[in-house]
Amino acid sequence: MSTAQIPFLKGHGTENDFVIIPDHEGRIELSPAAVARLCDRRAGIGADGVLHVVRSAAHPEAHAMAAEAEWFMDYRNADGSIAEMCGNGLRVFAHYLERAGLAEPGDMTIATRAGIRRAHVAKPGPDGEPGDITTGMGRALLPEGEVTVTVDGRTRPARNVNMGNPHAVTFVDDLADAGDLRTAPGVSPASAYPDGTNVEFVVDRGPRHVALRVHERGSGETRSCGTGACAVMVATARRDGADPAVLGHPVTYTVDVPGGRLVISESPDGAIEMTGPAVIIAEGTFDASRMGVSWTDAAA
Ligand SMILES: N[C@@H](CCC[C@H](N)C(=O)O)C(=O)O
Repeated sequence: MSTAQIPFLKGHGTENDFVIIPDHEGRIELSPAAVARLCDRRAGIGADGVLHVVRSAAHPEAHAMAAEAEWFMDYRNADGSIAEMCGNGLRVFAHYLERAGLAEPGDMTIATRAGIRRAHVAKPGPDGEPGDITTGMGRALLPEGEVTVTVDGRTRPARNVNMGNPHAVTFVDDLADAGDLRTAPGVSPASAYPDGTNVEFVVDRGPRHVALRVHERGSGETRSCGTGACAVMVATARRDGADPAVLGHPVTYTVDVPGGRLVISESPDGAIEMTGPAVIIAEGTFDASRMGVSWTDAAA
């Protein structure tokens, strides 16, 4: 890159917002401090995380997936930490690839740290608004063992659900029971989550319809968490005796998040699909040195 200006876009999925940094050949160095600065809502652009768009072949964590997925979603949390997966980010990433002409409209594959994920981008509506995006979210793992979540001195049982990244899902009577979520809820035992966890608080809204609040590992309370919504769907279906593997047919839940609505289905073979919106709201450039971002050579 010949100037100190780096192109970026800003987007969100159900108001879980991201700075998108196209860096096709992987020349940009995103240190944790630089990511935290970019995500800072006062001194930076402001976001829950960064979607670093790199050709799989050009990234050491993704080159083994290059034959199956041309693009790697190198996702970072707002505090600069690295996470395995981001469900809302995946939809925004797919929308970006299609909008930028980097993927054919319709179906595409994307490499993530949790493996290859599929996305289907629906055609725009008559109003020109982007169509909803359906993503294959893989299968949930349900590690054995009791876990609990504590907020405001009250401890509740929780379900440990892994969607490529870790989640603790707990049911409450009222979403206000989650407290102010300015700090991470207590989760026990710590050994169940050696790398920390996302925590979801869930209330019932109706038949196969729930709502959540979430405290994300590395980002704090956000307006939505896609992997969290999938974890909630699975935990709720098990609680409701609606395990698709037992019923022999897919089970679908609507999951309301503070920033919108997601629809999540699980098939009898355990495959989970999530459908929701993705929007890109702005694009521009940022000053690399002010954000602490460096690069090795001419960038994409
Ligand atoms: N908001 C994301 C999840 C992002 C990663 C998470 N904070 C973690 O550290 O695991 C989503 O939509 O899934």
